[in-house]
Amino acid sequence: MTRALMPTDRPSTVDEHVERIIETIDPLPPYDQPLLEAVGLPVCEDVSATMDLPAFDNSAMDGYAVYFDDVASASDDHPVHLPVVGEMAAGQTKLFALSPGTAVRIMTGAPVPQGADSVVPVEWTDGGIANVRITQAPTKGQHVRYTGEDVRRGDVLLHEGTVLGPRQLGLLASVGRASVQARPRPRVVIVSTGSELREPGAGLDHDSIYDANSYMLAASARAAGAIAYRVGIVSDDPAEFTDALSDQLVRADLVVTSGGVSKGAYDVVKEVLAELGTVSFGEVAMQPGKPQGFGFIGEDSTPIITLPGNPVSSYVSFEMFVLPAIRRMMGKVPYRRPMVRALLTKAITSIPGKRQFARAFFEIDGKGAHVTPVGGHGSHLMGDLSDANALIVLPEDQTGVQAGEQVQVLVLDRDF
Ligand SMILES: Nc1nc2c(c(=O)[nH]1)N[C@H]1C(S)=C(S)[C@@H](COP(=O)(O)OP(=O)(O)OC[C@H]3O[C@@H](n4cnc5c(N)ncnc54)[C@H](O)[C@@H]3O)O[C@H]1N2
Ligand code: MOO
Repeated sequence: MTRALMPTDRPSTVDEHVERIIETIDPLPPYDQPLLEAVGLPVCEDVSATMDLPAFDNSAMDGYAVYFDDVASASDDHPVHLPVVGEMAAGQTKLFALSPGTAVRIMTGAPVPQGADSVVPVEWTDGGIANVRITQAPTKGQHVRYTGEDVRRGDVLLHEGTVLGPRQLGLLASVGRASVQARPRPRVVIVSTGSELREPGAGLDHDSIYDANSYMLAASARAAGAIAYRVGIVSDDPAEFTDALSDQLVRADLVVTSGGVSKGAYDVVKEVLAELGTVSFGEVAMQPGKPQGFGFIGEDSTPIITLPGNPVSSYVSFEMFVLPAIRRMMGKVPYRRPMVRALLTKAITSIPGKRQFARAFFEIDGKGAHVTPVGGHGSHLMGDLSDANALIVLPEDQTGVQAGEQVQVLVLDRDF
């Protein structure tokens, strides 16, 4: 298999790096999944109905199944009286035919007996058990739900690629499907590297910090539809990182690391993986998120995306590169989050030559969509990141945008 590597002589563009990832990662093979496992996944087959819906003529009301001709003249002044010859409750009926001049008590959903062509709601009667007094006539066929009026056997219910949500799963269950072809959720293993990292809840030394990234990335992976395995913290010791990776590969469709990819003396991810020759490291012309790596490791050529350690860089890099990879594996298009346009409420500067992703707050009100930058540019500013719900995307050739101009925005946390 040929694998595209990152160029070493110049930074890649964001688009080049996303394309490299999408083009070299394969969708996971589909299999038959129980309905609830498939929520949010695209269906990998055209699904046709193997039965009619409704499957039999049934009542839409609690009342009496009748021959229309028997009750057509019923009114308050001239009520119609009919003997009640039986009862039909949903799920506990015997097949039978109704003779003219008689009625059957019927419950919502119960099969309409052969011969009956209309249902009189109980409210238009005296509710009688042995005999019924009817004071209002239905129209012919009223309150009967006919076989096949909803779905016909052979109808294509879902086209391949349709994302399975509550309504689609409800339809599949209605026609008796217990499972459906869909790609599995990718199992994404998340590893935070850094000897300075500690588990939230544990004590801190004077120079240690809490591991934010593995939680943020695992939550992002889960929100993207993946199964996230958070390995937690691995130190900057190459042997420990190597062992952790080989332990985890067995349950990984994709490995995501944070930290250890820049130019420091202890950049363990780069040090260990660059040697393999199947993972390449380089710069992407973006801010935040400059140092990136991507490649394949282990016997099964498992894809690995190595994200920078600065928390905001890690988060933005996930949005740009890991989210499309997960969606590609699930076969969910579009792979990349669509951009929307919004009016900028406050001037913003940008670094030329890099695509900048500025944390922002996006709102739609009576005047339309607008977006306000939140906080500074620093890749360590977690407070600001948490206040943001969007990223303003400033193109490589831009140095700034004035308030009142239109900008491109990625609205976060939205399904697409
Ligand atoms: N001489 C240079 N230094 C740096 C460059 C450069 O080009 N030349 N690039 C900077 C940029 S940009 C980034 S981004 C970072 C990326 O560094 P690493 O990926 O090697 O990450 P670390 O050095 O391990 O950590 C960076 C920073 O983030 C904190 N961190 C790491 N992991 C976590 C975590 N799980 N939770 C919370 N915070 C974390 C770490 O303590 C550091 O402060 O490199 C710049 N340096
Ligand atoms: O790329 Mo770093 O991600 O700018 O902080």
